[in-house]
Amino acid sequence: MILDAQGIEMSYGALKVLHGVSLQVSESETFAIIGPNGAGKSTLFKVLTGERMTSAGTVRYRGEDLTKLPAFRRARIGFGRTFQVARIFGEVDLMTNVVISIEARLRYSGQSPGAWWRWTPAADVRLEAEEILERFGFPRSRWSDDAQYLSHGDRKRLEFCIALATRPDILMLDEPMAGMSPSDRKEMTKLLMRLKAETGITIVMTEHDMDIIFEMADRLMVLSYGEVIAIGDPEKVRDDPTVRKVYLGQGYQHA
Ligand SMILES: Nc1ncnc2c1ncn2[C@@H]1O[C@H](COP(=O)(O)OP(=O)(O)OP(=O)(O)O)[C@@H](O)[C@H]1O
Repeated sequence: MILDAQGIEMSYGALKVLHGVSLQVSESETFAIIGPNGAGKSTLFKVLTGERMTSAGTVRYRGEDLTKLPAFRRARIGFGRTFQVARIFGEVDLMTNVVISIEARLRYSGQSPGAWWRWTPAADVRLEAEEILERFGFPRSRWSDDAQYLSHGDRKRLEFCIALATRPDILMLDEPMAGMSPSDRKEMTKLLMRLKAETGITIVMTEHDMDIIFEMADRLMVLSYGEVIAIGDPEKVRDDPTVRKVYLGQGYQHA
């Protein structure tokens, strides 16, 4: 078990949005959290990643209690996070964005990323950054492009590169393909599935596009009004009468 959340409760003022939500994610699993708009998916995500603190319940990562640990401390122990809105350094080029992330990882793990006054990354750091950029479809000719001029889809891809440079054991993806064109979505789905096959990384994701969910997820959890109404493999969840009722009228395409 890599991630184990039990009895998560969360309120915004008087509005209670999570009512005792529990979930368990196994190593190398792709686990999707779905549900209608306002069901509490993003809020649950924030609790899992440490952006918000739960008012009750526990979050454990490989047995370690993270419940009160803020997001940046979780990132150091193997949590990778990409955000709905890409957080990249717009003023510098693609290569530098990835290099910064690798150097931060090395610094946290007590390794020296090289002398800061030299302004050029160590050869192995640069090589690693090149591999990541190539893996996510940025050819050499684009490495020195300014990040601020990227298209939305490319920003998202760079965001993945930055997250992967931290060498996470678990990737937390909150609507990773939101706002992407259908062809970018297809390409990103392929990239993520390849990444998973090659590295065995665990993925926890929310996503509105059911085609992507059914292609990628090993298991799904359905939230409705902050409660878990179904959990299991995609076929079982798709055929669940309660889930069908919740999605009635919305269709499975856009949950
Ligand atoms: N910062 C906030 N302050 C007050 N209420 C909030 C806040 N964020 C979310 N909510 C409310 O909490 C509930 C759950 O919201 P949340 O964003 O977690 O749902 P969601 O399932 O991710 O929705 P969507 O699919 O639209 O992204 C909603 O009723 C929402 O209006």
